[in-house]
Formats: sequence, structure tokens, C-alpha cells
Amino acid sequence: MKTSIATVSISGDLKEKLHAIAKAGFDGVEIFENDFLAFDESPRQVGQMVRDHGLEITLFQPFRDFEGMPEPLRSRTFDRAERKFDLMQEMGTDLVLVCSNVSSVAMGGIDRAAADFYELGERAAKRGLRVGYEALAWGRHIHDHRDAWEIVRRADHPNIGLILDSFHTLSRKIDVNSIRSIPKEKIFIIQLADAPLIDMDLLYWSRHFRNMPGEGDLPVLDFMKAVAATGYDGYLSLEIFNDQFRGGSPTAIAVDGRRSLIYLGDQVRRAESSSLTLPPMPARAEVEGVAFIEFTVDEAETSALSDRLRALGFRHVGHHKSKRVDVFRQGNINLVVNTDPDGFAGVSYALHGQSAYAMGLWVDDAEAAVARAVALGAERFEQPLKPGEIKMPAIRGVGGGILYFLDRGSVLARIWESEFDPIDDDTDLRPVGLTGIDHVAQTMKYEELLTWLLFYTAILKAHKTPMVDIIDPAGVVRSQVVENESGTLRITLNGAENRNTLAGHFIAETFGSGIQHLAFSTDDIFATAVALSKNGFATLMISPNYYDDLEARFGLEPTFTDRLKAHNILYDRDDYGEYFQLYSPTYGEGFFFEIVQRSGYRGYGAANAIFRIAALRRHLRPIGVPKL
Ligand SMILES: O=C(O)c1ccc(O)c(O)c1
Ligand SMILES: [Mg+2]
Repeated sequence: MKTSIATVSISGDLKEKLHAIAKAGFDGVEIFENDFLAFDESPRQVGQMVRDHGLEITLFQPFRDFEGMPEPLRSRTFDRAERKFDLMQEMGTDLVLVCSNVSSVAMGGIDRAAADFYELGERAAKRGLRVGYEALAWGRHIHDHRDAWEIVRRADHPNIGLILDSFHTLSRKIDVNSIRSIPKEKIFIIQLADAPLIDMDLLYWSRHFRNMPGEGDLPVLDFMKAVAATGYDGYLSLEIFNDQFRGGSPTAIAVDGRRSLIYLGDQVRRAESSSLTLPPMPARAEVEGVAFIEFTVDEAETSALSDRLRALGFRHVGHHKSKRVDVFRQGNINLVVNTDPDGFAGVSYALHGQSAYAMGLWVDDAEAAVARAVALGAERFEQPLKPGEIKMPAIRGVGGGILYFLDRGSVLARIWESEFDPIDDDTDLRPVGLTGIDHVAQTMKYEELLTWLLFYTAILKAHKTPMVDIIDPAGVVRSQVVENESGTLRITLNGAENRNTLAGHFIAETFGSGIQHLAFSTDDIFATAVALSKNGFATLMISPNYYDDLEARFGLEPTFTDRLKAHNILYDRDDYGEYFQLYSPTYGEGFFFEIVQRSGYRGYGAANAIFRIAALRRHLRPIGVPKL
């Protein structure tokens, strides 16, 4: 499987783009005319620069408004094409993309267009060049790949072929099975892009909102399966017009792009026998649950954190045999407190301060999970082991944090017993009925949201949910969840657009993305609330006005609303069940705990977010926070 990406997909000047594209491991690049025109070097030098990066130019594009022109425009169009052929030969590429005509003077007619392409094919053949025809979704006469194919078929010229672009086909909901019968030799290249489902003008949608396959909502996999059924084994080329990517980090976007293609190729290969050749890799990891969350803290801060965890009903159950690391446990929840100045925890502390910097996941096969992640461009994490330590497979995750993998089939299954000495916590504080981790909430800049969504869904057997806007009094935070069918994995990703929101403040003040809150589950939130209060744990105060509205909205019994109100419990309901939420205040730069009870409910209480965020903000130190 050969991978390519259009220069338009990446930010920077042509040199920066090529550098990022080559570094991410692509084989080829589509040169967008404007990227070339805005660059100061000659076509020959540009071609050399591409090859010096170890890349091939997969095509030059776009050539616009060609077919069906009336004279004298028709002749001028052919002259224009000859000029571009000159340029292509100097640059060193044999393929040009002609997109369907959008001109208001263009004439329709499949045969007329076929005749124009036949003539262009003759001219291209003289120079050993090829022309690929692509139907733009908003083309004047041709906006369906089936019509473009009919034109190519009738042109019947070896130097004229078809270019399929998933966006144009899928945005118009054209049946992808129509691709299966196209002879593979007539498909000159496949362009791939996904996009979020937004009801808007096709051109605007395409030019501003495309994203990497797997990042959006279009059935790009179905499209690719149909392509694979033809036996096509040429380049898969990303062509992503996206406002955010244009302003993003060239290397990060290129890495995402390559990951998206490998992941897509892997899915196609697993779905049906295909001609795609790509290195073998294990299947996506099945997640059984969160094994632990690890905090890095300074020695001076440990007692405050330990007190807080004990008030939340956790017991100090273990001390590491060779490191300054402690485990607190309640139900199935293991919280690791790392104060070791050596190693990555210490580095992370120096960089970000106290934080939940690592997460361990129970998977079916820990080594396989890392092998897959590495095949998809993730970075393996390793550090020197101390005596008696078990090597735990890990990769670098969100915000430079660490994602560990554990499985029941190896020594990792007994990690707590083998690495930790048991401790008998003499606290008087009682457990409060927390049973497990319902979800882990990670906060990042909005620009990074798609990166982490793709990261998790490509590596773990999980899907993403639609984007939800979380309203903070100081701005919007966009939230998307990565979860699996059984609910044993739930990671909410919150993309902050500005630094004034609670999420934005957290990123700005901790110098990076990371876990901002942990949501524990309980089977009885009222009992948990009572137990918390006995432990002296003060939960987050929710405005009384919230409860009046809630009662009216859901038609709740006043006695029930009074109970919710007495314990500061938030409530929500969907078609599947009920949801109860309870919060801690924020600590430090905005970290907090949540406790939830869900009975069938599938969401995360987005409707309540504005109320609890308003309440959480009251605990933030006022620096950098605008007065509301
Ligand atoms: O938006 C466009 O005009 C445009 C140009 C060339 C392409 O390959 C394409 O998919 C879109
Ligand atoms: Mg295209």
C-alpha cells in the first residue's frame, strides 16, 4: 500500500510541508498548484526537492474548467493544458488531475466531454503523460463519479483515466458499489478524505471541513472496500482541505494522516480479501477496563492528596518495593501516587506540576496493543527498571502522558502483589461505595482533539460518539467520547478553544493536555453522598435554581428533587435510563473528581455541564480568569 498526501493538507511553505510529509513516512505527494506558485524555486528545483525527501510526485493538480468549453475558450483551454504539461515534465510527474468543469459557460454532453478528453489524451501521450478526471461534487454538469467514469470509458484512451475522491462520492451519498466494476487500470489514483456530517453547501463543506479518514462521519471504509474490490493497489492519497489543519503543526497533521491511511488499510484488509499490501499488525486491543490512574506529585503535596483520597473512601493498600510509589484502592479502582523524583514521573512533575499523567488499561494482550500502536506511528515508552519491577508495555499518549497496557495472561496480572508491599491503612474514614472508573476525561486544545480521537480509535477497539458542545460560562468546549460497546472503556476528550474556560485554564496553567477529571461509579449515589459527608468530604455546591428547572423539565416528584438538592446531585435521563452526578471542588489548576450512577443511560450529562462548570469555576484561583 503506497501512501500519498496533497500539499494542501498541511500548513507551512512547500519546504516545511515536504519535510513533515517525508518524516511521517509517506511515499508520495500531490503538488497543489498554489503551493508551487507561491514558492520561489523553479519546477525543476521543486521536483528535485521532492525527490531529495525520498518522495515521489503522485500528481499535479488541479487543472480546472477543461471539458465542454465552447470556442474560442476550448482552444485556449488546450493551450493552457500544454503549458501545464511543460511544467509537469520539468517537475517530474506524469499525472495531472482535471476536475470537472464548474464554469457557467461549459456545455454538457457526455460525448462532447469524451471527445475533449480523447484529444487531451492524444496530446498527453506525446509526452508520456497521463490525465485523471475527477467529478467535483459541485461540478456544473459532472458531479457524480459514475458520469465521470462514463466519459473516461467513452474517451477510450490509454492516457485518460478516472480519479475517485471519497469526499465527492460520499458527500452526495452516491452508491459506492458502482465503483466495484470499474477496471483497476482505469483508476489513476484514489483520493481520500473524511468529513464531519454538517448540513451545508457542498463546496464550502469540502474546502473547509474535510478531515482524515476515521476522524469524520463519512463511510470512507465502505468506499475503500469498493475500491479494493477492483484490485486497485496504487497510491492512496489524502486530500484534506481543513481550516484547522492549515494552521496546525505540519508534523502532527502529517503523522495523523499517515496513521489514518494505515488504519484504513488495516480495516479493509480485515473486512475482505484485498490486494492491499501492508505490514501485519495485531487487531485493535479489546479493553477490559482501567487498571489504574497514576498521579505524579511532589513529596510536600502527598499528604493533601492522600487525605483527599481517604475522604473519598480510598484506602492506602500498598507501597512499592523499590520506588516512592503508593497505591490507594476502592472497589476496582486503583489510584497510584508517584513521588519518585527519578524517572518519567519526576520529569512530568517538573514540566506540568501535580497531575494524573498516566493511565493503565487492561487489554487482551498488552504487548500486542503496543505493537499495533507502534505500527500506527505511536511512540513506545520505556524507562530503566528498578529491582523487582515488571516491564509494563506502554506508549506515549495525550499531552506527553503515558498509556500503559496490562493483561491477565502475563506476569502483569499480578502486578499489585508482586511489586507492592501490602499496607494496612489505619484511617477511620470509610469507603463510600465507589466501584470502578466510569470515565476518564482528558482535556486538550481543540486543535488536538481529532489527533487523540484517531489515536484511541485506531489502537483500541472502540468508537467515537458525535461531538457535543459543552457550554462553559467563558466559552465553548467541544467534547467527543471514545467508548467501547460494553462500557468498559470510556474516555471523554474535551477540546478547549480558549484559555478562559475551565478546560482552557487547565491546559494553560498545567502547560499541557492531560487528564482533568476522573469519574468514579457507584451503585447508590445517595448512600455515597451520605458516606462522603460522614468522611468530611465537601461536594461541589450546585445552584438551587438548577433544581427548580430540573423538576419542571423532567416532571420529577418534589421530594425526589429535594433529595438531589440536599446532596448537590445532578440528574439527567435519556431513552435508556437515568444518570446521577456528584462533583468534588476543583483542585490546583482545575483538576476534579466526579461520581456517577448510571442505569442504562448512555451519555455523560452534557445538559448539566454548564451548571457544574459554573460551580467548579468558583474554586479556581482567579488569576487569568475573566470576571463573569
Ligand atoms: O475544491 C476544489 O476545487 C477541488 C480541487 C481539486 C480536487 O481534487 C478536489 O477534490 C477539490
Ligand atoms: Mg479531489
